Amino acid sequence: MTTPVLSARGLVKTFGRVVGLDGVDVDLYPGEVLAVIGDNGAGKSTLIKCLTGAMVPDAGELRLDGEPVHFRRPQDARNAGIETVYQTLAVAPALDIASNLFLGRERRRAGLLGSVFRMIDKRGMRREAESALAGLGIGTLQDMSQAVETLSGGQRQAVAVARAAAFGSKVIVLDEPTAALGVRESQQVLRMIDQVRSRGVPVVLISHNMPHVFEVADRIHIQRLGRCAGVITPRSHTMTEAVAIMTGATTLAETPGRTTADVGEPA
Ligand SMILES: Nc1ncnc2c1ncn2[C@@H]1O[C@H](COP(=O)(O)OP(=O)(O)OP(=O)(O)O)[C@@H](O)[C@H]1O
Repeated sequence: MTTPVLSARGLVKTFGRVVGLDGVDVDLYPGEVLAVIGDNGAGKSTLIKCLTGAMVPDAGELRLDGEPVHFRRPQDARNAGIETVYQTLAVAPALDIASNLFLGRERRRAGLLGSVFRMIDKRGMRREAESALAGLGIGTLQDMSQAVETLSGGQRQAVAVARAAAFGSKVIVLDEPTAALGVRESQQVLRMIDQVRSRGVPVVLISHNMPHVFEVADRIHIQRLGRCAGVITPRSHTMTEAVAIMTGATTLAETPGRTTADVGEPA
């Protein structure tokens, strides 16, 4: 049996009398894209916040590579190799592409210039930024010294995903990465997700966009009213069935799908 890269058991998070998460289990296996879908208020954001240190769950446990972990803040998760790209992109618009990729992790110049004068290795960062983007199949960004505020929405998203891919050594979490994008730009982001997966780094993808989810996900975790209503795959269930489970029109037990044997752990 493969050990999940990230696994959660019995996550609970309440906000006063509102239950955000009511005992949720998640397993993320190496090299898979796990989509998290659910209606508004189903607990998707709360779930990823608990997985990435942005919220501390009231109960439940998290394991990374089989070892228990306790994230108190996003930096704890980041240090452990979990990178998150939130819907509200954390890019610095006035800075250029290379600086955004290395934000908070700037490379210093070699020797005394770097260690004493704290001079930043701009040229080296631009070179690395170029190869990071090229490695993800992004060819539309030619000038790494271009300010991010001058980029299109899709290009900005590409920079944010590339940043996560460059530093997320274990897990990458993407919150609605295609929500604000057009068809072509969305396809580009989906291709990037594919590239990240092919490097063996698993991705958690939160999305409302069913066609995108069905195009790129290996498995789909359905959140409903703070609980996991089931885990399906694009092969086991249709989009219509997924939506029916998501909205409570049916249950996983009533709609077991074509094959359910492979949903526990990806083949
Ligand atoms: N900080 C908070 N304070 C109070 N209630 C909260 C807070 N965050 C989330 N909730 C509640 O927890 C539940 C789950 O919310 P969550 O944002 O996780 O859902 P979601 O599936 O991400 O929804 P959406 O698709 O609308 O973003 C909702 O009832 C929400 O109102």
